[in-house]
Amino acid sequence: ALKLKPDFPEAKENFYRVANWLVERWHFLMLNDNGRNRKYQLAIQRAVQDGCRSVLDIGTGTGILGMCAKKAGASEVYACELSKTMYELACEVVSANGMADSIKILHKKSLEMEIPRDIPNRVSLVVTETVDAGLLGEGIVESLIHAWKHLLLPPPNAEDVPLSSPSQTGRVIPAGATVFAMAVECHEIRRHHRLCASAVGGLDLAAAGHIRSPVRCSGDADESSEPYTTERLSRLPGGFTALTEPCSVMNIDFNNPQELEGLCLREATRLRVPVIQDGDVDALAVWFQLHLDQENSISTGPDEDTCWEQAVYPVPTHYSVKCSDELLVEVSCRDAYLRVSCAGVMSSSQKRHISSMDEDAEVPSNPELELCSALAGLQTNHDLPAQSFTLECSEIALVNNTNYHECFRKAMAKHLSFFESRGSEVREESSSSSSGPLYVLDVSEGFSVLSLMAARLGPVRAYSSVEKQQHQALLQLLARENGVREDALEFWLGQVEDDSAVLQRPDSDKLWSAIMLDCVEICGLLRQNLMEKASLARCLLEEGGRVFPERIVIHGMLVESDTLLQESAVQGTEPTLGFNIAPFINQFTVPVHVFLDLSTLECTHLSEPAEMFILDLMDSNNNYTSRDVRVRVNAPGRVTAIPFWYHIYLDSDVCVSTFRPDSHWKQVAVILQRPLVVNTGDWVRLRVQFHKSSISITAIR
Ligand SMILES: CCc1ccncc1CNCCCCSC[C@H]1O[C@@H](n2ccc3c(N)ncnc32)[C@H](O)[C@@H]1O
Repeated sequence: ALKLKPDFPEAKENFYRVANWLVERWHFLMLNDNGRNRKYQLAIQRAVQDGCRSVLDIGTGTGILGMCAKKAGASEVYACELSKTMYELACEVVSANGMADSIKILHKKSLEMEIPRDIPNRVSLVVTETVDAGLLGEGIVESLIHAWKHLLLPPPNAEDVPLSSPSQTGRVIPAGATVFAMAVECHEIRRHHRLCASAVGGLDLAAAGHIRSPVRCSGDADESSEPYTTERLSRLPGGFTALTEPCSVMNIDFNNPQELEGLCLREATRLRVPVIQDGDVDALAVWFQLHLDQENSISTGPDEDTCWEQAVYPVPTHYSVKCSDELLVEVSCRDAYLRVSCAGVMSSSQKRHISSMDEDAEVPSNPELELCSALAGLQTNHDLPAQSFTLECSEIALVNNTNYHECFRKAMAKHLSFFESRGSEVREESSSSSSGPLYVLDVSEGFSVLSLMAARLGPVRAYSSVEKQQHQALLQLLARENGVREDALEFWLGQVEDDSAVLQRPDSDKLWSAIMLDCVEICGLLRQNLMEKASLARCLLEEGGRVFPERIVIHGMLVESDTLLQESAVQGTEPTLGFNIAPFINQFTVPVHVFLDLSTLECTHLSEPAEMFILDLMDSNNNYTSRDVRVRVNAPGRVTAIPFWYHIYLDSDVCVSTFRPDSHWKQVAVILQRPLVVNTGDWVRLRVQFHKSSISITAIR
């Protein structure tokens, strides 16, 4: 559609959502990481010079590693790629670089490849980078076990193969990986995985018992849980404190088929890691070194200036540690995912107790016995309370956002009390005896306690659109613990026939006194159809009723950020080893970068924040679709992006900003296709357009 009509807004907006989904953002980061590309190139060149003539690139992506092999002189190069989009892209790239007839690309998962159907003979080199921040998350172990069995020549030291030259034996790049783990204290991680607030908006949350995120290592695999999440530790707001040294927790040799087979069967290993700093353990951070060959390694560690994220294993319950304690870390590869967890803390006194034991034992104490007794004495009073609730990370960050709830409570209390007092006059005139309850509807997405807060603020019948049974149970538990009568809180979706029409009258003869809308997605974009929902909600309000929020003001500023450029497009052919890849992968560049943490983004501010746009949710006549804004430059540089965020006005003077340290929202940024060179004192004219809930900002030259 875009090719046919490039400025067709619906197609444009959908394309951007689809493009983000089709091509993962890390393709840009990876291709721009010249260091990574050069190290792979060196390793491949060395292997081919060693005699590897036939090469298979597993997970070729854009085809860059396959092209390295060809250029290094390999006689046969094959590549496979399971994503259709990337497969088609790789075909375009390889032919644009004149290698269409010398690299055979298959749209296949490597596990489905067979000889001789897909490749004529076994190859002497497999090159791959099918790894994620947790190393094994893209299935590299399974892929290599299959490759050693079906696609690769036998490894050099295989007993049944007489000593032979590299061209008769198989090898893998990367040759192996070393995994590191480090315990960290980090509030930003904690507030996304554990309840940190004891009360919000006047509600006592202690009753909620144990709230946890879907990220956990324990529990059976079939739960909808994932073992780890990923974070760029060097970019976390508020930073982190290392509580232990990084310690190597696992070594994997990708050139040893037997070891790979045994990896997932291997018992969990336990390590005692010395604590170097007092603090509270919030998570174990995990990264790795990818040993491409004997000389070259790529690290994904937090102190590297590389662009990689680390794997984060949140610790489900509270561990306080002191210097000289030892943290018991458990490492395993259950169901092909790397799992790292805290098994307990051994305090120095317990350690002394254990070490005192082996004084009188002549023979060295049995390490197993020692460890078992240590485990027995551990402070493992971490059994989870009976009732525990799983909320999304963003829902936990929302519940922990005390400012957001305090603002809502203030605005709602003002409205309901005003309403009630005014209501009673109106009702006196109409001499209807019972002032009757005020109907309040909360249509937030996901878990929300706003309806419960409303129910405590007056004679209110509160309706919540919370859908999940578990969330409803949590809300009811909180209602009971906070003295809200059962009949004051109802679940709205149960009332409406099709939950697509969640905005309906409460009753045939009733209208709402207040409706709470959910306007901003966690990623920082405005929710789709926001204005349509607002105008529908307004029709369902009784006289004097209100929609919350009433207004959204968009603020933005001019910045120069090379980091944002690196994450949004491949810059030229230089980083990609001279291969012409940029024009092909950059078709998937999207002009709006979401899930941004603006507070820690490396960037130079070239202007003050400026008001960009106003959305009036109480009166759609006030809304224009385009606005030109002039922004004064206060530092010289190149404007490469325009980050923006929202001031959400719950009423004329209570406002919640989506750009605050405790905000559960992230920010977004428009990336300028062509950077704008500016000098202090310049005025930059921006055209801000609002169409179907999507904001576009262009610089008018
Ligand atoms: C220092 C590396 C690093 C560290 C931390 N974070 C990120 C990175 C960067 N690497 C990310 C690559 C991750 C995606 S893998 C790359 C491409 O390969 C494809 N695939 C995956 C498995 C597979 C298979 N068995 N058969 C065929 N194709 C396969 C995927 O469809 C994808 O397009």
